[in-house]
Amino acid sequence: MLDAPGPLPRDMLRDLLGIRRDPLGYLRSAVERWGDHVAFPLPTTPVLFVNTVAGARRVLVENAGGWTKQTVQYGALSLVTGSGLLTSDGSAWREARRVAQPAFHRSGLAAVAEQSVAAAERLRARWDAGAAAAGDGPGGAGGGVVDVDAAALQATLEVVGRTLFGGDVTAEGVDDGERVVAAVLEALGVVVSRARTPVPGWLPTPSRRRLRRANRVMDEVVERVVARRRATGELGDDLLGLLLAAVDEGRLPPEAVRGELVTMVIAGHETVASCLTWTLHLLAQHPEAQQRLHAELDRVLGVPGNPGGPSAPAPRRAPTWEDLRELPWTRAVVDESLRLYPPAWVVTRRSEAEDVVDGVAVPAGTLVIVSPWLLQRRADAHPDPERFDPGRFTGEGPEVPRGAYLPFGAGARLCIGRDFALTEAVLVLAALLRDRAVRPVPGREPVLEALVTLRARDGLELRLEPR
Ligand code: HEM
Repeated sequence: MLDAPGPLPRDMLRDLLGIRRDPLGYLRSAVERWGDHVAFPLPTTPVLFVNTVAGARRVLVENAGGWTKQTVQYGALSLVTGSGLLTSDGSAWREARRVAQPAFHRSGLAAVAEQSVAAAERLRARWDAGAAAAGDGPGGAGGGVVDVDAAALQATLEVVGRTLFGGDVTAEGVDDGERVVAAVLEALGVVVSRARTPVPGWLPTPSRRRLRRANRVMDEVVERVVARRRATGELGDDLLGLLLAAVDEGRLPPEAVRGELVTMVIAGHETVASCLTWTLHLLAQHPEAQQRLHAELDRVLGVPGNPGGPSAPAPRRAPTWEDLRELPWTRAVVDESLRLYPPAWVVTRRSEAEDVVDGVAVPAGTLVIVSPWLLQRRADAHPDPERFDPGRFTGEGPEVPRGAYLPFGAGARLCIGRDFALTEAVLVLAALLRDRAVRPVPGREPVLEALVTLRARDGLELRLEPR
């Protein structure tokens, strides 16, 4: 038994539908009702929800080795990934992390930047074509109402697909990046819907068949990508090359290649899309922050008739990797958006042995839930927590305490794609907003939905205005 207050089993049963419909709202109300440590009476597993910096730190940092990812959350994901960095533990995780890490070093980020800007430029072209077709503005100069959520998902899929598989398009012209990404989406859809309505694993349901089909596509594509890379005689030093070399050296099992590639597609697209969607929403809601962002973009990327400094040769050119450090406000907007809308809104772990989490004794096998969403909205850590204030990250606003800001997790399992994601988010925003503004569409307030990441139910419509 956990020595923490919480609902009775019959309360949980009564609330089950509500928990499924709005898990984040349920956690929020649980904290309001029972405080920062809440025990949930599940029949098979003790579950502790801990909403303190000290509790999160104990589990994710101080005693990280005593906690595993053997949880419902990661169990569901591993149906798609097999073994991969996100879901594995112990020595298998350590070795895979060591192998993959160099692919995420600074030297690889220039390629991420290039793909991010290219994806944003394709998106701009689609928007302009759509606006021209709808007769919105001369030549479709970026006007009209668009679903930025769908657009962000498409752009981030392209970035992760092309960064990981881009050089490996088949001779027949079939884009394997797109195929594997489509299969991952299909499989994820099945896993999310099954997590909501559990069906015995042996039942040959249509969703089970869809999952098997998607898994087969992933197997085939990865096999082909690997064969092609091997046929070149050079393994290369990108993620695929590093994984193959590690398999050859016996450091990783052969199936790790598929597991890690699929893991990166899953971990690396919807998270960044969620970040972009909510950042655009916040900018639309806060014209003064958007104005400052535009001023920064004008300074760095030039303005029509008045090109910027030496680093801005053409009026409002597309941003580049080199511009990143010149965009501190854009970056602060992203950082603050990740505080208010952390895409990974919940993180879970299971204890391998007894532990004490922020004063609560937990037996082995306890499931602990930490929510970056709730921690990052604690008033004692973030004054006026609901207020969107990018100044918190530029030194102009209240300081953000270490430990109370964890959109990328913390400790040894910190997101390996953190710099990848920040590079991508800042450059996509800069590319999209350099000559247009986003405004809210009256009556189309987004509805927050906490799925694998924080999504906008039915998308997020914003009005684009040329500027
Ligand atoms: C804004 C975007 C992103 C957010 C908010 C995010 C968030 C997170 C969080 C919170 C974790 C830790 C989970 C835990 O401790 O249980 C994590 C881990 C991970 N992320 Fe990200 N992520 C993002 C983008 C990316 C990208 C772009 C990639 C890859 C291309 C990626 C790959 C991974 C991987 C492989 C792990 C597992 C790392 C390990 O355990 O060694 N993520 N991410």
